[in-house]
Amino acid sequence: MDHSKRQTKPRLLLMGQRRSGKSSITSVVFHKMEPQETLFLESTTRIQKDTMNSFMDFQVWDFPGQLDYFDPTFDTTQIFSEIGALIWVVDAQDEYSDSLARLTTTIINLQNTFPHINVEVFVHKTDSLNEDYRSDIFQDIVQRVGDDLNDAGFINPNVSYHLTSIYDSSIFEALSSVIQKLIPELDVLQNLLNTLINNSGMTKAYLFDILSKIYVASDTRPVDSDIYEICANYIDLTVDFTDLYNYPRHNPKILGEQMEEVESSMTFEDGTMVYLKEMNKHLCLVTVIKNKEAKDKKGMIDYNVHIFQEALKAVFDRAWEKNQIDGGEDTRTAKAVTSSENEEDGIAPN
Ligand SMILES: Nc1nc2c(ncn2[C@@H]2O[C@H](COP(=O)(O)OP(=O)(O)OP(=O)(O)O)[C@@H](O)[C@H]2O)c(=O)[nH]1
Repeated sequence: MDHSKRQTKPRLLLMGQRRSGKSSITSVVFHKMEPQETLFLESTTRIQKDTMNSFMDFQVWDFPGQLDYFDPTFDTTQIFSEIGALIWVVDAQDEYSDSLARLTTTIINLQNTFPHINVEVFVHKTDSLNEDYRSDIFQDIVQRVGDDLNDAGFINPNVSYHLTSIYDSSIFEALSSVIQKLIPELDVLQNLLNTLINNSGMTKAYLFDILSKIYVASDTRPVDSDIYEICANYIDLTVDFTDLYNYPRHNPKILGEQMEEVESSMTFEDGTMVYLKEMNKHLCLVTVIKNKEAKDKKGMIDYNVHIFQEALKAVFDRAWEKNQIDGGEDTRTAKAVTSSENEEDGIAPN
């Protein structure tokens, strides 16, 4: 096993009870499966590993629901040592006491050896629950896990909670917030986006990973799900259209090399403009401008976005150079999900 490569790829572990929706999440977000098709997914029997080679390389490991991670035959150090986040999926439509009991046991076991692990609880399958019931369940889960951890002596453990469903944008938004915690340059990106929107009259701006539609950063104004959905749909529309005309998306970007970027904008009847521009092979900026004058000021918007793009390039070039100096390698390619492995390396029984 190549440890040097592993160190450059933080790992997202998806855990939870059987049929809670783990494989559906990876299939919909990273493999572009339609949510309805997940009804036919078979139960996972072995750890399913995906490598995402994009603006940042990371791995997603989908664990079979029935697996006991703390069984002495598993090398837990190998599983948890390079982890970026542990995502615990709870089926909100099912009885979840056992799931919460396993979750708290897992957190307690991990606190002793890996106290800095981010634990992200996805209160999942919330699509068919009405709003009141959904928020009751959410509160109940937060309360019960919090109480159990407090009883075990853990005050303020590193646990965050998200309401999710594969049938709407909530799963993309939740994964975006999980991934953002792994991006060292996040503050810089947010500051750049804040400057951009303030100088261009934009309502909200997102920097998206093109193929997964996870956003790696946005300005710091509150997230608005409607605007997020417009932006995410606009990426789909643009990618479909450019793919139709054979836009070459397969060449890895080489440091310093210029490329042709896709740029597109659309203005609705009420004057709202959606504006998209690719920043590099992996990332694109999508912004919504709720201002009737936007279409008359497109030149200024283009110019400001160009300046933003230059600044972004400088940020990523610096990170890329640092990676080279630190001995890492640039494995970025244009494809979001390049491999789906089933091997059991690193977690095989001792
Ligand atoms: N309503 C609803 N159903 C979902 C959602 N996510 C997954 N499902 C359904 O839940 C069922 C189980 O999903 P899987 O992804 O196979 O669950 P898993 O956790 O990977 O299961 P194991 O492989 O057995 O551990 C499937 O029928 C999915 O269609 C969701 O957000 N909403």
